[in-house]
Amino acid sequence: MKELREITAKHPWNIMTTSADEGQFLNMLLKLINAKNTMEIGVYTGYSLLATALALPHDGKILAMDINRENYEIGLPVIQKAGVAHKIEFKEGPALPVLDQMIAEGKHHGAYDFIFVDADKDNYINYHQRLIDLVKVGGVIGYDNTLWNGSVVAPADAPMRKYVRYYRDFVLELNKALAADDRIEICMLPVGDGITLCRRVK
Ligand SMILES: C[S@@+](CC[C@H](N)C(=O)[O-])C[C@H]1O[C@@H](n2cnc3c(N)ncnc32)[C@H](O)[C@@H]1O
Repeated sequence: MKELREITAKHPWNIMTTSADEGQFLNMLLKLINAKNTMEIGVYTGYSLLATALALPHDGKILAMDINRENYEIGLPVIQKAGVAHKIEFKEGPALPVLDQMIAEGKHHGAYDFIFVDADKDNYINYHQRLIDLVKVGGVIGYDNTLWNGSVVAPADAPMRKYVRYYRDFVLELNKALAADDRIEICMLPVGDGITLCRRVK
């Protein structure tokens, strides 16, 4: 994980990657819940993917989706070196249509032990509407960046970088929707940029 962390840090676009403490956290969480069938939306160079893959048993699975395969391929040699690449099925393209297709097929309902979402923040609500169907009762969805640079607790007129301000309302909307959703129990952790864990209860 350290090797891939260093590669990712050198890559030009590293503003929103999973932090080292988030990687360690994910790895530990997945072991604690004995996750086997998992999904990741938003791979980038694969740091959180490696943290997940290392935690799964030899026959564990990760459906990993990203619109950009090139970035995934930067980290892939490290994942291969770690001996966990066989657990990963990578799909290039936007995740929402894949989720819609999986739901339409009907055979993936409640199939996932764990799903990590770390992609386009303006679609998190749309992901949640679909993922709640795909995660099993007792399974966990993790939404990354739910503190969104601390902006979710800042006054609306506080100075913020443009992209922080743009996505802030989407993250706030997600946080409110998760808090009001009685199908899940939630816990927001101040790890990295904030991870909200949602355990499906019904
Ligand atoms: C914050 S990075 C992911 C970081 C990664 N989890 C890690 O640990 O380094 C966000 C990723 O989401 C991807 N992404 C953006 N929109 C997407 C979409 N609609 N579907 C799938 N992936 C998307 C981007 O290409 C980018 O690689």
